[in-house]
Amino acid sequence: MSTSSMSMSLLQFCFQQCPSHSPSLFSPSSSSSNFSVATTKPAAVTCCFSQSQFQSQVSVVNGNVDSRVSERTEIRLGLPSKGRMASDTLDLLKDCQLSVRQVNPRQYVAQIPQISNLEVWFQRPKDIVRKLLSSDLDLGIVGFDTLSEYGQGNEDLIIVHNALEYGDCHLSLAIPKYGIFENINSLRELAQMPQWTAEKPLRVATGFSYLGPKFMKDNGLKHVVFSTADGALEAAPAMGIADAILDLVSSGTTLRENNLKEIEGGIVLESQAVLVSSRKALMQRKGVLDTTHEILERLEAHLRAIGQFTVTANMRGSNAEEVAERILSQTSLSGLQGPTISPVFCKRDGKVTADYYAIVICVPKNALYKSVQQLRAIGGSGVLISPLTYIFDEETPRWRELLSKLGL
Ligand SMILES: Nc1ncnc2c1ncn2[C@@H]1O[C@H](COP(=O)(O)OP(=O)(O)OP(=O)(O)O)[C@@H](O)[C@H]1O
Ligand SMILES: O=P(O)(O)OC[C@H]1O[C@H](OP(=O)(O)OP(=O)(O)O)[C@H](O)[C@@H]1O
Ligand SMILES: [Mg+2]
Repeated sequence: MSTSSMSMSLLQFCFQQCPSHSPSLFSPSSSSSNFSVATTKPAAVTCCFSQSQFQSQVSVVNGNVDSRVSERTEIRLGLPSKGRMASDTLDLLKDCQLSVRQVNPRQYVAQIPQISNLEVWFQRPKDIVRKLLSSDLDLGIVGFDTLSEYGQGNEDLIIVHNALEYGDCHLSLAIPKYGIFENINSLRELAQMPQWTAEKPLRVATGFSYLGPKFMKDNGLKHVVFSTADGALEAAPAMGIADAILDLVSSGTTLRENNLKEIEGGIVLESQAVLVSSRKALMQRKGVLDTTHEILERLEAHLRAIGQFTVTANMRGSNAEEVAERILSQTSLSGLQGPTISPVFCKRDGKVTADYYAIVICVPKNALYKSVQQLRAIGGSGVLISPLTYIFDEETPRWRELLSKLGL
């Protein structure tokens, strides 16, 4: 038997036999509620076999087995290796002038040439969270749902940017539209159904074996049992395996196609991509704070600029103040901090004069046409519009927030 197949069979034995890995391992810390999660995928497992069995100890941990902070000098950023988040993450970084240089898609390490001493490691999102916790990564981009599920509220995980504006979805409880659930439309009504007892609890299928039980406990639902599967959870009620499911929803198509509905009060969390860092890395590893600042500034500058346009126009006027007053009288023309107005000089009869003023304002996409109409109405001509690429503020509010979270 090869070494790998040997350890696999030991593990299987461990899951079946080791009493410390009974489903109660995944119950929330409430003794009064009746929760359990049946799963074959615990986060970290240590099995001890008696001397007579194997004379050895088998450990499985997610990430670094060594608790010492490694002495590497490179800074590591974890990015999703595949799946929904992967290409959007690379696109966002590219838009921030932080293109990732990856030699081929199966190579899991890459560089961002713009930032020296930064290594990019492609990992599955849940492993990014685990590796942040084990100090094998310093920064990462994942969905907020994954961060919440696998981070489990660990204070070492600090959200640096909470809204990267892609990967939008929500984690939600859903029940069948038919049968005993036909008239159930809220979590409260679901909780009050007489069907759920200690002997016959509400059966919920989910991949979120931390957030699921926590949500039920926080909402006072007793008598719930969770089961897990890797996907296609929406089939579980129709298959008779579960009464409800707790899963991610974005368009809602999968729920609809499987005759399921969301209920009022059933949303566990709203999610989108976030930039997260390890507090330990920010505080202890040289360069992480500076690199985080640079990445955050670029992200903020790009995300602030999305959907914004610069509008320039010429306007006749006797002086800048008078032009400013005309512009500020219009609701759609105030810009980010008010209009920039500069004299357009020309030479007439040997004298330099300014009959026209150039104005520059920032306008969001949805107000674009309205602002052009308003500009024209007050005498604007030669209106030019171009998309904005970056808006760098004096200092990003999120940077100040980060420093305060770190107590700096
Ligand atoms: N409709 C959706 N369904 C699932 N995830 C979504 C959806 N919309 C956005 N997301 C985001 O994408 C992430 C899932 O991406 P993906 O399925 O590639 O991840 P994964 O962790 O590799 O999944 P798995 O390991 O289960 O295959 C979610 O954590 C969530 O943040
Ligand atoms: O609201 P929607 O836009 O329909 O998206 C939601 C569905 O997408 C995800 O499944 P995924 O496609 O990853 O398949 P899986 O469940 O088989 O992993 C998620 O688990 C939902 O089932
Ligand atoms: Mg699914």
